[in-house]
Amino acid sequence: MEQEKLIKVRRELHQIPELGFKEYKTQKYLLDYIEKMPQSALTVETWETGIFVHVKGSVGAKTIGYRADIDGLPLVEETGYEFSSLHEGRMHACGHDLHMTIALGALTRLANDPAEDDVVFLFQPAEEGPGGAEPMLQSEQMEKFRPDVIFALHVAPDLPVGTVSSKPGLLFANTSELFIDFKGVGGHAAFPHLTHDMVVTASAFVTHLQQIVARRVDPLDSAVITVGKIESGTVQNIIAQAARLEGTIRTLSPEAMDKVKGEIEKVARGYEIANDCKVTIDYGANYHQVYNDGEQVRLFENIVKETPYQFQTANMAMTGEDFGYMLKELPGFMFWLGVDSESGLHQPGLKPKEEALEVGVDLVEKTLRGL
Ligand SMILES: CC(=O)N[C@@H](CCC[C@H](N)C(=O)O)C(=O)O
Repeated sequence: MEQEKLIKVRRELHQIPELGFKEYKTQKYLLDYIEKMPQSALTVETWETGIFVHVKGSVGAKTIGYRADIDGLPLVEETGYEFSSLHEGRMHACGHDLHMTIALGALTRLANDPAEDDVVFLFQPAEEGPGGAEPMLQSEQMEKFRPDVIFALHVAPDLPVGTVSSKPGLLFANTSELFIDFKGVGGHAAFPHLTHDMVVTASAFVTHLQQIVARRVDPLDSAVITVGKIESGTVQNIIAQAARLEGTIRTLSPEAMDKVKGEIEKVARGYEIANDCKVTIDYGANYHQVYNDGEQVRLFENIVKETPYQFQTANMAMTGEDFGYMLKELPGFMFWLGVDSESGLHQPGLKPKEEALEVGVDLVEKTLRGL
């Protein structure tokens, strides 16, 4: 019965994906749902488009925090689901619909039967960008409900349902968004020598970025530079006077991030000279690496061992998560929850198995009661 309810909630949330700090319908959905739970142990406060829910424990010796991110992505869904996104060009393609549903499921159980410790649920906006964790951490509500320990999960399409994974130490990368604007001289398609073509310049720059990864980063270290969007030009026979690249940088240390950024800036200065153009770089949102507390991961592994589910040691991944900011200030950890989907994260066909919802609720509840 609980599984049916969880599936219904997940599907309803799946239909209303919203971008960072615009999660108005999502926030309302969550608040309406929380309002129907037994209220005696709950204190609910909103922050921007997010929500804090404090659950008073029977003893209250400490406070355990659990964070669920709530935003969607700008992507056209291709799952063929009957319950596909109702918001054009928006999709829950990173599983935050499941993250929220699992949080609501665990919260329902605790509202009905509080833990010994106090618990705080953080429904956090804008994980995909521009980052809700850092400002949420600085909020007055966080000061009021501040947890002693905090954890979060992320769906893992490559793991079977019933398997979770994590590791002590570094789990996810340092990230920085990357926006590069090129401004040159456009003109007639037939007279390239009288212009400084920003399509050609920006295209060469994309390739050069990969040269930085391959030739400027220590091969025993790792970095990723991905350009996910290119914008330029107006029509096929006008040489473009402007171009814009939008991407992201991933590294395994803050130092490597500084190094990569320094190299990008050097290349940009060279391109300005060689291509008679102006290159402007903006790093947008930067996320601190996700660094798990070893002791908390060990406690979690022991909790999983008491269940029918499997724990695996995770590998590091170049994904980013602004939850890293929370782990910078508070002991805690993040873990992957197996959802077994052929399509991966940020793909338009992502179809997580809904049986994973109950696994998530069980493990979050047990961890909130067991840390
Ligand atoms: C789990 C996940 O997929 N997170 C995102 C975080 C994006 C941060 C930022 N917008 C950036 O692109 O650098 C990810 O893409 O890893």
